[in-house]
Amino acid sequence: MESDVGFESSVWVCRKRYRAVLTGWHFKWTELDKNNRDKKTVLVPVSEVIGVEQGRLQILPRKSVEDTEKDFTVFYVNRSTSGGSLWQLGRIQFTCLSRTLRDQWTEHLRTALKTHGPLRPHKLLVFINPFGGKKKGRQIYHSVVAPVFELAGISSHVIVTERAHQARDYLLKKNLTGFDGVVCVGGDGMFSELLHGLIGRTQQEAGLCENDPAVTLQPCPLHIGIIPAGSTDCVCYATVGVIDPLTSALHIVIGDSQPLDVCSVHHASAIVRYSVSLLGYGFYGDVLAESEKHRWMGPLRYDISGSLVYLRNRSYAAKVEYLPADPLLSSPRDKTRCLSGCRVCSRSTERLFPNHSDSSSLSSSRFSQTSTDSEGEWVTVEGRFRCVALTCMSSSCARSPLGLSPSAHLADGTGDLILVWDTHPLGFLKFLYRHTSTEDQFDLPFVEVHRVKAVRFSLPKVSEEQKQEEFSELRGADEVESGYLDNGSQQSLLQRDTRHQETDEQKTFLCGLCCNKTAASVWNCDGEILSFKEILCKVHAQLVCLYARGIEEAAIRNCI
Ligand SMILES: CCCCCCCCCCCCC/C=C/[C@@H](O)[C@H](COP(=O)(O)O)NC(=O)CCCCC
Ligand SMILES: Nc1ncnc2c1ncn2[C@@H]1O[C@H](COP(=O)(O)OP(=O)(O)O)[C@@H](O)[C@H]1O
Ligand SMILES: [Ca+2]
Repeated sequence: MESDVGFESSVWVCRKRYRAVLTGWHFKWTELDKNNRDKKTVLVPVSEVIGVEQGRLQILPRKSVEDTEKDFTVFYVNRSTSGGSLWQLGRIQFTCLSRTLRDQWTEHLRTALKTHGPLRPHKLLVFINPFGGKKKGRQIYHSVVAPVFELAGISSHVIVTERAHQARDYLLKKNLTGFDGVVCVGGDGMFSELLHGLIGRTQQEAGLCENDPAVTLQPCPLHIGIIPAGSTDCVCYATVGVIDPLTSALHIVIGDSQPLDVCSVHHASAIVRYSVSLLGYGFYGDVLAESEKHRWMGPLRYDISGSLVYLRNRSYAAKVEYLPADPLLSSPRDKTRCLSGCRVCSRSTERLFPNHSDSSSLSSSRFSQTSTDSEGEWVTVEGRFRCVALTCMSSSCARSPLGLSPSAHLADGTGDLILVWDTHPLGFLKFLYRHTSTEDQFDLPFVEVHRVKAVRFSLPKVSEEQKQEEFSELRGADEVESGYLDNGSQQSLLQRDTRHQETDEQKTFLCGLCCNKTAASVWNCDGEILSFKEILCKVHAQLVCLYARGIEEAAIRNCI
C-alpha cells in the first residue's frame, strides 16, 4: 500500500505474518500475533540498508540463490548483540502475497537507497597488499569484502601490489576519473601509501607546494576505505572501533564519512612524510627499527622488538618546540573521548571551515579552509627523553585499546604531543603498561602531554668538551653498539689508523652513533622509519576523509 510517507504491506517471514513499513528514513518490520497485535519490531535506517534482491539470496559465507516468485531479500547493517562497534550483515527474507507486490517492494526500497545514500560509492579502486599482517589480504578481500561490494552494486578495480609504494605511485600518476574512493586491504603502512598518493595528487592538481608548512593544503576529494589486514591496524581501530573486515566493508558500502587530521613532516624546507597516527622518536623509533629485522614474524615482531628495546634502557637528548592549541577548546587530559558525532570535532569544523554547512558529511571537496587562527607563542623544552610522540588521533589499537592519547580527536585540527622524560626503567615500564589498561598514562611525574598545532624537533647542540669526552670514551670502547649502521659501515668507520686525526664532523657522527649520552634515535612515522634529526611538523585539519564514522559509543540496537 502506497502512502505519502512511504509504502507498507503485510509480508511473511518463515510463515509468520509481519507488517513491513518503509517511511522516508526507515524500513521496519513488525511481527503480528493472531489478533493482529504488534509483537517485536526491527527498525533499520534506510541509510543502513545494504541491498535488496528478488528471490531468496545468501551471500556469506557462501553465495546461494533461489529465484522464487514472491520473495525478496533485504540485507542491512546489524549491530552485534555483544555491543561494541562490530557490525554484521543482517539478512531477512520476505514473502509477499503476489509477484506484483514483491516487485513494488524491491523498487521502493531501491529508490529509497538512492535517495538516502548520496555518498555511497559506485566505483572503487582497491589495493591489496598480499604480504601485510598475516598475509591474508587476498583471502579477506575475496571471501568477505568482494561479495558485499557486489551486493551493493559497487564495481571495483582491484590491484594486488607487487612492490612497496606501488599504490602510492598509482595514485600519483594514473587516471582516477570515475572512482569515488580508494580502498586498501592491509595495515597502517598500506593506508599510509594511499594517504601519500592522494594528498600528493590533490596538491599537484591544485598547484600547491607541499614543502611549505605554512600553505593550507587542499583536502582530498576521494574517500579512503581501510579493510584491516595488517599488523597494528591502528587507523582502522581508532576510526571504526574494531578490527573486522566485514564491519569496515559495510562502512564503505553505506558511504560513511569521517574526516581525519593529518600531520605534515618537513625537513630542510622539504616535505618528507605525512602522518596520522604515530610520529614517535626514541622508544617507538627503536622498536620499529628493531622490528624490521623480524618482519617474518608478522604482527608478533612488535612484541618481541618492544621487549628487546625496553631492555636496552635508552634515553635520548632532544630539543622540542611546540605551538599549543587553544586550551579553551579541549585538552588531552579532559577525559573525553572522540566518538561518532564528536562535538569537539563538529565545533572545530564550524570554526575552521565557516562556509561549511552540513557537519554530517564532511567531504573535503565541498569546502575550503579559511583559517583565522593567530599562530600563538612557541614553547621550548630541552632534555633527555625516553620517547617523544605526536599523534593526530587517539591511535588506539588492540595493543592499547584507549590509545597513545585517549582524549585526542580525529578531526579537530590538533595533535597531542607526548613527552616522556628520562626515568628509571620501572617508571617507564609503568608508563608503557598503562597503555594496555584504563589507567591514565599521563598521570606520571615524568610524562607531559600538550595539545598542539605544530612541533619543531632537533638535537641539542653538543659542547666541544662533551664531544671530546665522549669521543675519548669511544676510543677506549671495545664494542660499538648501534642499531642503525650495518656492521660493514661501523667497521670501516672504526677500523681507522688511531693516529689519524678525525674531523669535527666525524667525531660528532661517531659520538652520535656510539655513545649513550649523545646517541640519536630514528622516527617511527606511521610504521615507516625516518632518520632526520631535525623536523618540523604541522597539523592540517581534516585533510582526508575515511569511509568510517568514528567509534560508536554504545551499540544502537535494531530491535525495539
Ligand atoms: C608492557 C606493555 C607494552 C605496551 C606498549 C603500548 C604502546 C602501544 C602504542 C601503540 C601505538 C600504535 C600506533 C600505530 C603505529 C603504526 O603505524 C605502526 C605500523 O603499523 P603496521 O603498518 O600495521 O605494521 N605500528 C607500530 O609502530 C607498532 C608500535 C608498537 C610499539 C610497542
Ligand atoms: N607487494 C608488496 N611487497 C612488499 N611490500 C609491500 C607490498 N605492498 C605493499 N608493501 C609495503 O609493505 C608495508 C607494510 O604493509 P602493511 O599492509 O602496512 O602491513 P603490516 O601492517 O604488516 O606492516 C607497507 O609500508 C607497504 O609499502
Ligand atoms: Ca586531531
